[in-house]
Amino acid sequence: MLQNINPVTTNAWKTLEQHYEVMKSKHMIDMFAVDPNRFSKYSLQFRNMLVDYSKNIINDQTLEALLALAEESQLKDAIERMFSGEKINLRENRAVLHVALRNCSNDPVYEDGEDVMPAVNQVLEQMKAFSDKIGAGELLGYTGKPIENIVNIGIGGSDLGPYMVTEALKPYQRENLKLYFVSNVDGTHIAETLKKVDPETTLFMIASKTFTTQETMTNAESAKKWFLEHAKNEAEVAKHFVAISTNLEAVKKFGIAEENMFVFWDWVGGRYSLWSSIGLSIACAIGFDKYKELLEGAHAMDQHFRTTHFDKNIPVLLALIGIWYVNFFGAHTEAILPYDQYMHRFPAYFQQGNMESNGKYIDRDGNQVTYSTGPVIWGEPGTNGQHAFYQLIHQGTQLIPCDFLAPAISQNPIGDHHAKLLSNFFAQTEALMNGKTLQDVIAELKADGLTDEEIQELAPFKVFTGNRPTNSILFKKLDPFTLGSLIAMYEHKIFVQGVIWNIFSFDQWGVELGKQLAKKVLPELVNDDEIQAHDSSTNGLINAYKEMRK
Ligand SMILES: O=P(O)(O)OC[C@H]1O[C@H](O)[C@H](O)[C@@H](O)[C@@H]1O
Repeated sequence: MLQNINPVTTNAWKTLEQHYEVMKSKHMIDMFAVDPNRFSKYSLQFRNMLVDYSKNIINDQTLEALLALAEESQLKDAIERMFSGEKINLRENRAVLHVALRNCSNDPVYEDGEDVMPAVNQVLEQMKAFSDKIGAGELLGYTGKPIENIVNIGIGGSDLGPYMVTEALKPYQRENLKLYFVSNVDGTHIAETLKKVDPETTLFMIASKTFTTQETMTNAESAKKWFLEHAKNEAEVAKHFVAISTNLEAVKKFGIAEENMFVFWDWVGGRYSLWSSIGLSIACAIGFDKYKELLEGAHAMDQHFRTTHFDKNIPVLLALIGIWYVNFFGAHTEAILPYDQYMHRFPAYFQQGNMESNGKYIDRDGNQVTYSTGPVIWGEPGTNGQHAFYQLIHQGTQLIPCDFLAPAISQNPIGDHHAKLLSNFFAQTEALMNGKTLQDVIAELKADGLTDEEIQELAPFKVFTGNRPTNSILFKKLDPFTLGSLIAMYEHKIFVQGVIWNIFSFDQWGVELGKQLAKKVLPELVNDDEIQAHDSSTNGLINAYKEMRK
């Protein structure tokens, strides 16, 4: 069992509280000035990836105390428990083994005494055969034409992962295939998608761990109805629908045959499921070999995470630095800012990954925590974000630690686009750290020919305090291997933080509530009767809706 250690009772926490009193008035500029080795000391290389964490309000003592916190929290032990298949998702009585899905070394991984690897490999074989067939144009629809469109119907982890990855790896996508993702129960999503595809050449992947999720099942039924309006023969469903799920019974009930089902297991959390057969759309899109490279990249990060001493362990350090800001500087949010248009869904993916995992106020003992846990995660690709919300990061009243990510080599080397993109990346992280002093502002305004009076008036608005922390993650190219490593890096960061915050990162009771409530309200909307069962606001809204829809 994971040790339940309340972080605030540790010695390291107390040290960090005292240390914060010293560090809160320190500026990074001064720390760089006194330590010329700061970059080499506080950056790490992993394969083709450089992680620079030197632009943080940290010094050797900070890291020492944070590393002590990891030790006191028994992090090493927790990591081993996850990798060895212990049921660390205690409240659902499940192991947490997404690492086994990308265990390219193929060493045995035991869950309830049974090696899961043969089953994992069998499904990978099934995925390979299927994606090879699609790639070769040999998977045929009901009129004998090859499948050219895939519509993945899923939501949450059964959508965000494959959608994010297929967008990020678009340059590797097979040309004979188009991909669509439908998630929202808003009929617009499926309707707009169906306008673009031809029933004769379209394959629907119904991706749902439980195969009971309202949105997915509603969209799946609508897709089937649309398909049958064209094919007019139930028997043809087999050629155009596959299911990805852990729930065989529900899949059969929907009308998908067992041979068209790709299984996975309850020890794969929804938000960690892109590594399972939920990744089928990825394998079909980029081909199985490239999909394997994605798994290999994640596996390489898994090994780094499991075996590297914490002071050189990238996910551990990123997690500890995050905790430093959340729990001692009082940061409420963290931004993920990829300078790569292909990664446009990466922040949204980790919004789920992080917030569904660590958005918890009950600790592992069942008590309310007295400290902050998971921050709000958000972000957009650079440079778009610069023209939208960076103002607040630079001059707002909140401290927002940011991760900047960028490839050194663009997939689309057009003119000087990439140099311009990266110059913004470097300039922003530098500016966030350095800020702009009153002296510099005055000198600049003087040079622009402003009068002393004008300068006095304008100067305060142009001053930036700086000292705003960033991590810079630079990698050679956004290839499948690198993307796999990046995703695993953030997954493990979440794991480390959950362990230290003493919360359960792998359940999501908060989401379950929404699912139950929606089911309760739906029957109240079937007729025009006035509703009185709720509070006056909810009654008022439901009744107003019933009036408006007339
Ligand atoms: O894959 P499904 O069973 O359809 O679940 C889809 C999603 O449902 C909920 O929102 C869960 O909180 C998510 O973690 C999950 O990914």
